[in-house]
Amino acid sequence: MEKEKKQAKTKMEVKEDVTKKDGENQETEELRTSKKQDGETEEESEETYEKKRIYIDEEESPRSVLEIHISGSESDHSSSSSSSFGSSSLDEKSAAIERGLGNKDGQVVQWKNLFGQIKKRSVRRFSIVPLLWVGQDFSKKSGRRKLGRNRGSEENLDCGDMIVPKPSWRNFSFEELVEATDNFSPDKMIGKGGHAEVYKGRLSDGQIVAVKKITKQEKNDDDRAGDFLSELGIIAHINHPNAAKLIGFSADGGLHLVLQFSPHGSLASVLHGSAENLEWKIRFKVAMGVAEGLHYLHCDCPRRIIHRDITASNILLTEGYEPQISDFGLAKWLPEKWAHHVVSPIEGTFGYMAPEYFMHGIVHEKTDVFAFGVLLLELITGRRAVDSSRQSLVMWAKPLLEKNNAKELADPLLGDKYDGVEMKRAMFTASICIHHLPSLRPNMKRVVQLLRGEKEPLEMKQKSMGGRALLLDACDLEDYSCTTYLKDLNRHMELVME
Ligand SMILES: Nc1ncnc2c1ncn2[C@@H]1O[C@H](COP(=O)(O)OP(=O)(O)OP(=O)(O)O)[C@@H](O)[C@H]1O
Repeated sequence: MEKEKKQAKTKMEVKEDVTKKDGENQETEELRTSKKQDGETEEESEETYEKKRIYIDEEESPRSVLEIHISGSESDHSSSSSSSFGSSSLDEKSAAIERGLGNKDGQVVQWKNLFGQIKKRSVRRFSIVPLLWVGQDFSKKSGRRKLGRNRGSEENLDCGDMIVPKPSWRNFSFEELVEATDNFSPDKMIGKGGHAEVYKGRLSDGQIVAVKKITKQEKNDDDRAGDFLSELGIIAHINHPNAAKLIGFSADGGLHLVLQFSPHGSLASVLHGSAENLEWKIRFKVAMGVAEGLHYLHCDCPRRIIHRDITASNILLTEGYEPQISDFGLAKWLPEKWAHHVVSPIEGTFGYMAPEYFMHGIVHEKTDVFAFGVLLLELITGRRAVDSSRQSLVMWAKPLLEKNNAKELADPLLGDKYDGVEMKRAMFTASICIHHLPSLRPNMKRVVQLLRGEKEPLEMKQKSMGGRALLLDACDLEDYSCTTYLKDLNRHMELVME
């Protein structure tokens, strides 16, 4: 049985207490989107920007920061506030989810029904699965309607004028889940996070599943229901081999998600919690799979998503060690456009959070890219994102990455049993993913290319030949120096650990 204690979550609430002590008000940040719209600082001139992105051959994302739009009208069309934004109401969350699922009236009505039932707590059992059309894009912008995204939609439902595919996920009764998990027996518990307990279960047809029981106590019913809907809406929307698969849900007798069971549990448990030495081939496969899954979330799924909590505990491993990104509890829909925004609270897992996020609450694809860089470092080194002496893996690894020192970086358990070329690719990719400036981090498309060895930049070739970085060390170029970054990181660490 796998039970793991997840790394401490850092939240704005923690910071709030301290900031009050310090007399500073960091509760909310009003931030202006930059000219470049991708987390780039305003001071950066075009010229400097071009100079610095020598090896980052990528298209910048057209959209950047997740926020609550405060100027009114636009948010009606494009915002995607969700559960963790403290100021959004349950209705706003529901509306955001509806937007994510599609814009057709019928779907919205059905979604509202589910939402209303959960909200009122009057539900006994949903007899009709309300998540029709999930996974289809009715985006006004693209004018396209992507059909057939529903997993396993073999039959159609006749809804008056429209024939819609029947989704494959089910609405379970509480009794079914009780039976599947031996009444949520402690023996069946396979994982526990900050918000949920996860049980291994066997359905009446013999299928083995993971039942995620939402346990978050600190929030009120509305918030909990909002969070549940948000996670359900997102996980139902996605369809990729490297993302967790939804089998069903239950809002009867508590909130539950029923997910495909991952026999090897989480990457964290395999990498850090067992005697098993994960061979390099699998580590690299996991890195590739997570990169592809994240690329899908950021770019390819019908409505784009930021995960916000990429950690080794949130990567599950299938029978064949195929990684699956899981835990969409903090995930957000990517909005279409923004002008101003407020981001709070800041939630995530310490050790994986990008500096612009933990310092200013700025969330965009590049915050996931930073976390992916930390995950790569974990795979390379076998170390935790934050070790028992509270040392950050990023800070430990940076000098070794700079020296291109694979021998010292590589997990001692690997010995010399790794592919040198793949190791160098992974090291180079990690080094740019953890760059303190988001604009200098690659996007996930580029990350996939780099790991595959496609379109290798000159700097990587130089590094592969044993040389140090010749082109640039952005730490020397930026006002926001490594020292400042270290100070910020230490300050953040103090706040969280106090
Ligand atoms: N489908 C699954 N198959 C096997 N194990 C799972 C599955 N889903 C979750 N787990 C285990 O349960 C743990 C907790 O799950 P999860 O991360 O979804 O909970 P959470 O409370 O939402 O976490 P967080 O604290 O990050 O919010 C995972 O780290 C993993 O070990």
